[in-house]
Amino acid sequence: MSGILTLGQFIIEKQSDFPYAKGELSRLLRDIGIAAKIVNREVNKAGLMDILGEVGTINIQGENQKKLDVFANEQFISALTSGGECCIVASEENDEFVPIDAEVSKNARYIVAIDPLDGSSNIDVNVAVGTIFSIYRRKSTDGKATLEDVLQQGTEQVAAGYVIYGSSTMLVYTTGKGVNGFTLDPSIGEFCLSHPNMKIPTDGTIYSINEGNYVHFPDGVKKYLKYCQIEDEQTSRPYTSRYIGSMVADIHRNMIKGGIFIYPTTSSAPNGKLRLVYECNPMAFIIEQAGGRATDGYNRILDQQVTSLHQRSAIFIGSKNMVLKAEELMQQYSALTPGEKAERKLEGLGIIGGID
Ligand SMILES: O=P(O)(O)OC[C@H]1O[C@](O)(COP(=O)(O)O)[C@@H](O)[C@@H]1O
Ligand SMILES: [Mg+2]
Ligand SMILES: [Mg+2]
Repeated sequence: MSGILTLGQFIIEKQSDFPYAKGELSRLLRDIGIAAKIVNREVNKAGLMDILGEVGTINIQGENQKKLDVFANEQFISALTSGGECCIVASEENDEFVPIDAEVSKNARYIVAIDPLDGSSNIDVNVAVGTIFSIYRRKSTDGKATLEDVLQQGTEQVAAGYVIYGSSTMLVYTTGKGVNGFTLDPSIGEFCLSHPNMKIPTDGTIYSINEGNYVHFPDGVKKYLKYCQIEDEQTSRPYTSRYIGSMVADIHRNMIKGGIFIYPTTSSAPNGKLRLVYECNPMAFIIEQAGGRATDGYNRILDQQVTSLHQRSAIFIGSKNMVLKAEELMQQYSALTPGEKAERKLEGLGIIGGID
């Protein structure tokens, strides 16, 4: 066992990086780790439990909620409630933000935005799924925390991470000082440091996108796919196409091997599909901390104004040079018209738009 560093030990050790730390963020990360273990237990034996399939309810995104979506949501909200360090949970599965009981959270300074179960379409078919979380410090100082505390720009995140429930279960997170990955050792029930100081390769040969939507893609994306598929030995093209359909799993693979994940706008989803607050912002923070890049094809994801809880965004994320190339072709073939730029500005100011 010597030499193994558990998540709990690592968090405490790293606390000294933050001179004013009182351990609240450490305890919050601990609580997320506990809920992840409980969800992992259910995911691992999903076929034996009555946890596959749908519950029959539809969430605010218009998606049929899966039993595991709801179960995971309950586990994270209850762990964050009993932990006492969180005053608001903003979840994909709840229309509004969830205020934590004032008695429990009276001294709590943190907001957690969460996608409790990412890759829901893969639950019933035993393909890797995940959890994505993002942590902010509340801005309001007195009384109850408010929606303003949730709608903070991605650059304000104090921590972000994901859990991948795959062939092994890993928790990967950043507090703005690099990215570290921990693998769950079921024999001791602990996440153990397995991937210290993760770095995404600057270049890669994997592109990850749902090509089934090709006809609906902006020209810039169509051109980038053509660029990836051209024969050119010098640049190791054609690249390889890989698409799992779970954002966490697709980005985790690219983080390790190098690659780009793209979920662009489509004619049916003019603002993209993935959600800014609990999918795009946390993954962008992690990938940037690992040396990669994350934009909406034009601008940095983390700089986007957040105007609503379930707001969507296009995302181009992964190896820096691959994302830069995709942006170059977006600028060339799908440049925003002055009208579109103005519209985005108004959306950013919350004057128009909202969830789609
Ligand atoms: O089936 P599509 O349109 O390719 O979408 C797949 C994407 O949707 C998601 O499943 C959306 O996330 P949720 O499962 O949390 O709703 C992503 O994980 C994934 O990248
Ligand atoms: Mg998701
Ligand atoms: Mg989800």
